[in-house]
Amino acid sequence: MRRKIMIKAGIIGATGYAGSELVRLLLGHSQVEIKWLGSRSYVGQKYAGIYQNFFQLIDEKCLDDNMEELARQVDVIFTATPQGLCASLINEGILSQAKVVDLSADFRIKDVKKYEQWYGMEHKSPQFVEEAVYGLCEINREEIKKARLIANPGCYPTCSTLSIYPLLKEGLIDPNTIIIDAKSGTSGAGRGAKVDNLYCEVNENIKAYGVASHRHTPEIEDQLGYACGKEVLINFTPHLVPMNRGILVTAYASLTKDVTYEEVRAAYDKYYEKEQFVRVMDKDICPQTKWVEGSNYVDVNFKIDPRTKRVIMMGALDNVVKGAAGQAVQNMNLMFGLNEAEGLYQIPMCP
Ligand SMILES: NC(=O)C1=CN([C@@H]2O[C@H](COP(=O)(O)OP(=O)(O)OC[C@H]3O[C@@H](n4cnc5c(N)ncnc54)[C@H](OP(=O)(O)O)[C@@H]3O)[C@@H](O)[C@H]2O)C=CC1
Ligand SMILES: CC(=O)N[C@@H](CCC(=O)OP(=O)(O)O)C(=O)O
Repeated sequence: MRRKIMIKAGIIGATGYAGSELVRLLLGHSQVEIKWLGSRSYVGQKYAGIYQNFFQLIDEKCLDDNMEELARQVDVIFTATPQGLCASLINEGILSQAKVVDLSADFRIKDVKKYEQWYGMEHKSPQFVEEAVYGLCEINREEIKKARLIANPGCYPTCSTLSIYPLLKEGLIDPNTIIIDAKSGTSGAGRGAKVDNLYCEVNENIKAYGVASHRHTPEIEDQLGYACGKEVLINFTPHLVPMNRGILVTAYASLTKDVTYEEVRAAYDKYYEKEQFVRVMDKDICPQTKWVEGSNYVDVNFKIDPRTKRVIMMGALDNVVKGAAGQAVQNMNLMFGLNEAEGLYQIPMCP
């Protein structure tokens, strides 16, 4: 029996790492038909010629980034493109015809000046910033259901926020003592050729980057600030590690009082017990990137250190799934009133 197609989808930036992961997930989605594979460099070329994993699965050729034409043809547009591109293309006409899920950071930060400072560019569509909903499904589910424009969260911010949120929300940690140490696989840097990401630079190596200056700092601070109702300043240090996929967050904060394991666990359970994609691990199990690879799960856990009166919060996700394309599909499902997990049933790959 032919499957029922409900939603026509288009992807601008389908040839990047986040875009190709969207293609993989949407191909397996029972309610979606991909109508537009957008590119800048491969227009007119067969999509499966770029990614041979789609050989015999996709016959279509790449199209351009004409978002206005795309909006006339589809119900939902995903922009998996560099910072600034979505903001430069979007307009009211597009938003009145199609829903937009932007995987870049263009609409994640509500303070436009702050965005311009951290991203070093002028915001081309500040009029849509207020309307855009930050697509962290576990926290903003009801707003997402009504949205036209989704700011799909960053990969580090998704992992960091979900790891820390319950303790901050419950007032168990001091917001201004938070330190986040994070590590990412190289696909996080995208497919574009860069010397820093060459095999010999990355393999058998680990390095910090963006120290005290990474653009995800204000995004994480904003989200943690909303959780505790006041301004939050953090230290955030990302590291590049020699693996393809995965983000691991280890975050530290001072406890506001003496707490037991059970009390902290109850805080995590309060927010995540019913969540399909957040797994609070059993006591003493530290999340690993391998255990979430290829899936939309984010695994979290914690450990209390009574000596220092701090708690260590840990999280792991796949940067191109829950950190990008998977979360984008989860957002689309919510926006179209579908089962939130549709197309996202992938079991993590291990080893
Ligand atoms: N990689 C990741 O883990 C994550 C990425 N993201 C976000 O997703 C977005 C894409 O990232 P990623 O996939 O890694 O990047 P890539 O560099 O791998 O891909 C970029 C994509 O954008 C297209 N593109 C570039 N410039 C233009 C342009 N001027 N007009 C139209 N298309 C253009 C490229 O087309 P072509 O190939 O034809 O040049 C390519 O399809 C970014 O905003 C990133 O921040 C978010 C979370 C995680
Ligand atoms: C390893 C690496 O370079 N990672 C990227 C973050 C991933 C990404 O694409 O950013 P968004 O999540 O904001 O979309 C970086 O540090 O800029």
